[in-house]
Amino acid sequence: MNTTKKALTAVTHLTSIYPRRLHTFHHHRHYHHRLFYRLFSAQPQQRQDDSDDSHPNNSAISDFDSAQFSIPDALRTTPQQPTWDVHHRQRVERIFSNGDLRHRKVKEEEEEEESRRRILAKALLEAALEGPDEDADQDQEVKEEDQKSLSVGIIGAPNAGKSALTNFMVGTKVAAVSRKTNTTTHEVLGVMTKGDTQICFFDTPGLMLNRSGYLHKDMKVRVESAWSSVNLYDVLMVIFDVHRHLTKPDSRVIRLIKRMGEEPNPKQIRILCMNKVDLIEKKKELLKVAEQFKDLPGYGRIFMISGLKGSGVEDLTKYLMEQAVQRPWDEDPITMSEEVMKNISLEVVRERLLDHVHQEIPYGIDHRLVDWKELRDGSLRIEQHFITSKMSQRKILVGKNGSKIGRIGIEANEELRSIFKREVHLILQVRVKT
Ligand SMILES: Nc1nc2c(ncn2[C@@H]2O[C@H](COP(=O)(O)OP(=O)(O)OP(=O)(O)O)[C@@H](O)[C@H]2O)c(=O)[nH]1
Repeated sequence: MNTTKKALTAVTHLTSIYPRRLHTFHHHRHYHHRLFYRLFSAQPQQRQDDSDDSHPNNSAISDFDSAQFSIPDALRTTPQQPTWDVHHRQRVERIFSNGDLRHRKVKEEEEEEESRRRILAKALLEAALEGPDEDADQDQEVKEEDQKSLSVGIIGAPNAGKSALTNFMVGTKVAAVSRKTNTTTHEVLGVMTKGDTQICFFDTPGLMLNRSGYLHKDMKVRVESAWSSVNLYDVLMVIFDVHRHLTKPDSRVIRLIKRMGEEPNPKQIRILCMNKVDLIEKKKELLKVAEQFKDLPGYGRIFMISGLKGSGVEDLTKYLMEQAVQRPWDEDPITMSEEVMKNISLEVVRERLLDHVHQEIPYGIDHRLVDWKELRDGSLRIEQHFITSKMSQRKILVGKNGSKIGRIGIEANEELRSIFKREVHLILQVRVKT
């Protein structure tokens, strides 16, 4: 059993001793699977989860049904500049252009897709030129015996910048928004595959020590198990907000740093990351902090980084890549394509929603994928619901005569069509929670 799988097993154990968590996962049977793909902001959910078909708002009438619209010519000929994260686009692009092309549409559509693809490719190219991209050889399949893997557990106080950093490394803005606050079990923050190496980043929330350096009593059992699973990662990255440390040091964070670095762990590489260095004006201050922790033998390296702005992250990534071990990847980019597609569909619709509803509302609503069907002709039927708590919110989302949701739907439908390279029938509904 490889390390990541061991970590996942530990997670199962954690969920069994802490059943409350299961309520937040609508499908515990698929927990591992789901857990593994928490790369995206919203998750596919099943209709039976909490849809209440007896409610008047849950009638079969949809607020947007792409079947009722023809895609405007303007959109067809001059597709919008893609806004969805470029790395995921590239990945999807790879999956769909190299992978299973069973569902390719008829010839004339292919031509249209080709021109769209060129536009998309151009946008991707432009984005790629903005920064170094070592993914160039990613299209080639890497044989299992050549694959290298690394599991990295990230540990730090809330707000230390775990997701911003992963986000930067994995190259997706989506990882950051996908996080729910106060999560208690380990979950995948992101997966980075470059060349022959795949790195999985795990969050390890709830692993703080109390002021005196001991485990919190009330959560002892849960926290102890969480601690023991920490040892299963190849690398443990301890991250802290160095700006906060210099302005308002937190004794628990200091305890954590010291405890993790007390002695070397022969089975695990540990590194210390001083994060948010961009907030420090006098760089000398950073050296003082590094000095404070330099005698901790448990840390293989100390990095000074800004997970948000990116400084030092290249070095850190390079270091991690070098630690990867000969082991097959845990994530197969091809087999996960449907799961990824589902998440993409949510992400694209959500992005359009945020474009069109410039208020706090989008953050308060529940967004779900309730149906996903691949039809015989190769097209996709995707139904998504927005569940709001107030009728007034529903009104805003739907807009006058359905204009807002219609706009969101048309644009999202077009974008999904372009990404998936097939016909998409998108249905959106705005429901009010009972
Ligand atoms: N200036 C600066 N801000 C950062 C940096 N990294 C993270 N932040 C900010 O710090 C806040 C917390 O960052 P997150 O990445 O969400 O922190 P986290 O550790 O994942 O937080 P939890 O989800 O609570 O565990 C956000 O407002 C980030 O924008 C950084 O390198 N520099």
